[in-house]
Amino acid sequence: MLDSSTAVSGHLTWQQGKVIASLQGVGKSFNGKAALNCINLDIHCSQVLAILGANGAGKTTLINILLGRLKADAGEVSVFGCPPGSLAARRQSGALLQVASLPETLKIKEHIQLFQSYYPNPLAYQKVIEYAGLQSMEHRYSKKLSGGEKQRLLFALSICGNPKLLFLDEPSVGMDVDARKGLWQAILDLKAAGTAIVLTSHYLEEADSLADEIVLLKQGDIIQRGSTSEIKARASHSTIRFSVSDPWGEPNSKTMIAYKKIPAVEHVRVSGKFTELASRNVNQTLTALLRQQPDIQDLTVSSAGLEDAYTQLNDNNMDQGKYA
Ligand SMILES: Nc1ncnc2c1ncn2[C@@H]1O[C@H](COP(=O)(O)OP(=O)(O)OP(=O)(O)O)[C@@H](O)[C@H]1O
Repeated sequence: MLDSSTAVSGHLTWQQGKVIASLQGVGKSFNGKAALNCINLDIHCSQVLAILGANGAGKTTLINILLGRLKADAGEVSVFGCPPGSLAARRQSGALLQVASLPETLKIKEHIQLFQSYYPNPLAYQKVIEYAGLQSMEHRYSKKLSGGEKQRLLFALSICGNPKLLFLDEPSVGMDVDARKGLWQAILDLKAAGTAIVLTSHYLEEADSLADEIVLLKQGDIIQRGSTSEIKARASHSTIRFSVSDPWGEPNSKTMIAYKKIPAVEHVRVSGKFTELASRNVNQTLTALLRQQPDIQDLTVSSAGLEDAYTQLNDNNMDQGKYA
């Protein structure tokens, strides 16, 4: 029986989907320094799993272990019931990785056809082109592509094999708004067709729009996991956002310290011309803020978004324990 958080108006949810890959007690160190500590994780079909975390948190290491590019020092890893990196696992997986180079002398069409030839049941050529938004560019050489266009080609190559498990490491880097929206739609279409997608991104709107489950890594530990709404709900604070010119001037380390001293303020963040205060008690914070700075402009108050939750939970995890 489903609990209320998994039942979605009669549709199957990813939690009911078959587990296609799993890590149990997985650890990995480099030169004696732990990059991953005792990670337990299941990946289900028809799921978008977002792995979030700061630089060096262990995201790429985790993906590389699942792809068989790195060997875990401890624990068990299984992909489609086989060792990661085995032929059976590779045939059913695709990956867009941060480090990728392409032969420059091939056209987009030739790249795709070459990659299709590596797989027993490739995705239809037109489907690949459509998913990656490469219509009308098929005869262009990869050396002449812009950064965002190259990223679309790399996405196309990652889906050539019609993967049941797709790894996307920072997939929308360099893409313009339209390309990014196209990528997101392609990810949702692939998921609807049963593919499991493991996504890393520093772009939290991407995880918020796509992910069924979020895993937050910090220094090799899973410190939070849950649906996007569960993660947001754990961040109990509201965000007070405003712009200001005087009397404290542009935000700097001095004004940041002053904002932190305002009652009930947990975090201070500068976002462009805006200052954002995460507050445990909006009334207390606003009263004090307006008393000290009556000239603030563009004031908005909102409940925590994923970015607020990420910041708070990433900073506070030591009080909350690990989610092994
Ligand atoms: N081949 C390697 N040799 C030595 N140390 C490594 C190696 N690969 C990763 N590390 C270290 O392991 C830790 C985790 O790195 P990893 O690349 O997995 O982080 P990440 O979360 O993907 O970071 P980013 O967001 O910057 O891509 C870091 O401290 C990194 O320096």
